[in-house]
Amino acid sequence: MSNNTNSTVIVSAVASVAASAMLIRSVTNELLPSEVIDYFSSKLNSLKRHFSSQFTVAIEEDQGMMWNQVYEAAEVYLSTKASLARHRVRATKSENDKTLAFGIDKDEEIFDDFEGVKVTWSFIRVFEPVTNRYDYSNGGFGNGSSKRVVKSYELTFHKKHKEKIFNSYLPFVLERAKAIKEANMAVNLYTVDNENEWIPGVPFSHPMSFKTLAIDADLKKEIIEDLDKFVNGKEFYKRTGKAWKRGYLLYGPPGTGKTSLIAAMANYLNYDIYDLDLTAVGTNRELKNLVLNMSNRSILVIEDIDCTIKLQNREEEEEEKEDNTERDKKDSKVTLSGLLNAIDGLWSCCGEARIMVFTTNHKDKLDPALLRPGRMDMHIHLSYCTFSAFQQLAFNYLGISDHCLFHEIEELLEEVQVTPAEIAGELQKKNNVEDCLPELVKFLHNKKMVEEK
Ligand SMILES: Nc1ncnc2c1ncn2[C@@H]1O[C@H](COP(=O)(O)OP(=O)(O)OP(=O)(O)O)[C@@H](O)[C@H]1O
Repeated sequence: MSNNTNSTVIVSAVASVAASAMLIRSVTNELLPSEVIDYFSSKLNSLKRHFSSQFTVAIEEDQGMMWNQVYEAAEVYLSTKASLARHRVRATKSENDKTLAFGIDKDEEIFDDFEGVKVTWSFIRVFEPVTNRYDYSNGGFGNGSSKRVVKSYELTFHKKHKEKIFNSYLPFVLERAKAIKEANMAVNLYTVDNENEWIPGVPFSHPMSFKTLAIDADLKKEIIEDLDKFVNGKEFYKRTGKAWKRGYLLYGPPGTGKTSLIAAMANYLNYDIYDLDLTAVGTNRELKNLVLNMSNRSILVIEDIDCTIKLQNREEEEEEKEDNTERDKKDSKVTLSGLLNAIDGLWSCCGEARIMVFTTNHKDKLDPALLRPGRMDMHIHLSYCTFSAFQQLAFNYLGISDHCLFHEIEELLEEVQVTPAEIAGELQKKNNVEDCLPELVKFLHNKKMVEEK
C-alpha cells in the first residue's frame, strides 16, 4: 500500500470515528432525558478535574437575591483585556459611561499574567430551569417550567497558585475594577430644588481642564500635586484617623477663573459637583440632610461664601448654645457652625474622599473660623492675568505660542490689572491673530490710561 493510500485510510478512519461519535451523541441526546445526560457529563467533568492540575473558580452573576460583586469586578476588569480575545467581543456603553466597554463573549478565553502566574478567564452562558431561585429577568420565583440565563466567569490556573490567586489576584481584580469604573464615569452636576433636595444630576459639560486653565504654571502644578496626594491618600487618612476630606478656598477678583478651576478639578478627578446655594437652604437640619445625601468622590461647591449668607461668628454661637431653646432655634436657620458641623461631622464617618470648595471675591470679609487651619486646607489666590496665563489663553483661543507683540503684551500685563476673563473676551472678538493681537494691545493701553487717571 502506498503512503498516499495509508493517509487516505487514516483520514477516512478518523472521519468515520468522528461521524460515529456525532451519531452516538445525537442518538444519546434524543434517547436519554437531558437530566441523565447532565448527570453523566457532570460526573465526567468531576473525574476530569480530579486528575487535572488545574483549578477553577466559578464566578456567577448573582448569588440568590444579590448581585455578585466579584462577577461585576471581573466584567469590568476583563473589559480592559477584551482586545486579547481571538474571535468575538461584546460592546456596551450606558448613558453614564464616558467610553465604550468591551467584554469577552461565550466560548472565548482571555489569558492574564499576574506576577508570573498564568490564568485563563472564560465566559460561560447556560440556560437553567427557574425553580426556587430568584429570577431577575421575571422579578419573582420560578416554578421550573421557564428557563433563565445563568452567566458566569471561570478563572482557571494551576492548583499550586491557589493561595496567591485568592489572597492577591482576586483582591487586585476588585481594586482595579473599582478604579476603572470610577475613571469611566461621566461627571454629574447636582443643584438644590425648592424642596431642599438634590435634583438628579445632569451631565457636567464644562470643558475646562488643567491643560486649558490659564493660571500661573507653578500654582497649577501645586494644585494638581495636592489633588493627587489627596486622592491617593486613603491609607494615610485611615492610619491617622482623619476624615478623608480636603477643603480649598479660592479667592480673587471676579473673572480670574475660580469657577473655571472648579470645573478643571472635577474633570481631572472625575468627581461629581454638588453646587450648593446656601441662600436656598432654610435650616441647619436641611443643610445636614443635603450633605448626607451627597455621593462619595464628590466636590461640594459653595460659591461667594461671603455674600450668599450672613454667617454668624462661631464663638458668638457657642455662647448662645448654653440655652437649649436657643439650640432649637439655631436649627431653624443656617449658621456657620451648622455648615462646619455638617461637613466635619458627617464626612468623618463616610470613609470616602470628599472635597469642598468655597469661593469668595473678598477673603477679608470671611469669618476667621472658616480660615482656621484644618478647615480650608489650601487657600488659592487667583489673581489678575499674568504673562504666563496670557500665553495659555493665546494658545487656547488663537493656537499660537509666540508672536512679535508678545513682548509688549508682557510689559503691559505687569502694569495693568486685567482679568483672564477680559483677555479671553478680547481674544474672541476677531477671527485672526493679526487683527486680534493689535486690538488687545490697544485695549491694554486704554486700560492703563484709565488706571493712571
Ligand atoms: N484662569 C482662566 N483660565 C481660562 N479661562 C478663564 C480663566 N479665568 C477666566 N476665564 C474665562 O472667563 C470666564 C469667566 O471666568 P470664571 O467664571 O471662571 O471666573 P470667576 O473667577 O469664577 O468669576 P466670578 O467671581 O465672577 O464667578 C470663563 O468662562 C473663562 O472663559
